[in-house]
Amino acid sequence: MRLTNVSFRYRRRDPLVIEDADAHLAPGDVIELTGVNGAGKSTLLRLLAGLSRPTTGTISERPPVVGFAPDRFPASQPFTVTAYLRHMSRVRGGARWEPWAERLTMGHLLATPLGDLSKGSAHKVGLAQALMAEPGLLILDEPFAGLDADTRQALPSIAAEVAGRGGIVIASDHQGGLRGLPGLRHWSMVDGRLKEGSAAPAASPPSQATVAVTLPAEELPRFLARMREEGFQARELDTAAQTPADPAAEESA
Ligand SMILES: Nc1ncnc2c1ncn2[C@@H]1O[C@H](COP(=O)(O)OP(=O)(O)OP(=O)(O)O)[C@@H](O)[C@H]1O
Repeated sequence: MRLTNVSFRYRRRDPLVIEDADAHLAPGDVIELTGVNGAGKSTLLRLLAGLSRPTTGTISERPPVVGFAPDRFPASQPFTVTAYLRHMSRVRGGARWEPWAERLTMGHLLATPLGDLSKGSAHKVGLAQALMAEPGLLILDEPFAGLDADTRQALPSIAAEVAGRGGIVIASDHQGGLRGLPGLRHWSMVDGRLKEGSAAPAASPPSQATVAVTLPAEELPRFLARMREEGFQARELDTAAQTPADPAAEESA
C-alpha cells in the first residue's frame, strides 16, 4: 500500500492537517503512530482506512479487507452487543465474531445494549468488529485507551498474528503498547508532516504510586468500576463508618 503526496484539509479554507505524506506499507508491517493531540493521527488513520479521501495525492494498493477500530466507538446504535456483532458478521460475509468475543473477554457484555456499555467495553466491541473479518489492513485508533489489563496484554499478540498472516497493522498509540514487537515501525505526525523514525526503546515499567481516596460509600462501586475501566488497580480497603481522614478506597497506578 502506498501514500503518494497525500495532503488533507477538512474545509476549503482550513489549513492542511496533513501535508505531502509519502509512505509505503508492506504486508506484515506493524506501525506505531504517535504525535501530540491534534497532530492529525486520527485524520491520517481515516484516510488510510478509506473513510476520508485525500484533498490531493493518492492512496493506492489498499488491501481489500480493512478493519478499523475508532478511538470512540459509536455506541449510540439501538442494538445489543450480540445483535450488533451478528449484523457486522453478516456485513462481513459471515465472519466469525464469537472467538473474538471470547478472546476479548466480552461474554458478560453480549446482552448489553451498546448505549449502556462502559468506555472500555465499547472499545472492545469496536476491536471485535475490526478483527472479525481477518483484515489485510487493521487500523487501530488509540487501541489501548480504556482497556483492562488482560486485553491490553493480548493486543500486541493479536497485532502480531494479523501481521503474521500478511496483514498491515497501524495503531496510534501514546502508551507504547506495541513496543515489544520485533520490527515495529514508528511513524509520527509533526506539524502536518508524516515522519518515519525508529521506535523509541521500550519504556521502562512506570513507577507505581498508591493513593487513598475518601468518598461516600454509595459511590464506591461506580468509582471502583471507573478506575478499573481506566486500567488502574483499584480495591476497597474499608467501608465501615470512618472519620473523614480514613481511606475508603485505594488506587494504584
Ligand atoms: N471533522 C473535523 N472537522 C474539522 N476539523 C477537524 C475535524 N476533525 C479533526 N479536525 C482537526 O484536525 C486536526 C487533527 O485532528 P486529529 O483528530 O486527526 O488529531 P489527533 O492527532 O488524532 O488528535 P488526538 O491525539 O487528540 O486524538 C485538529 O486540528 C482537529 O481540530
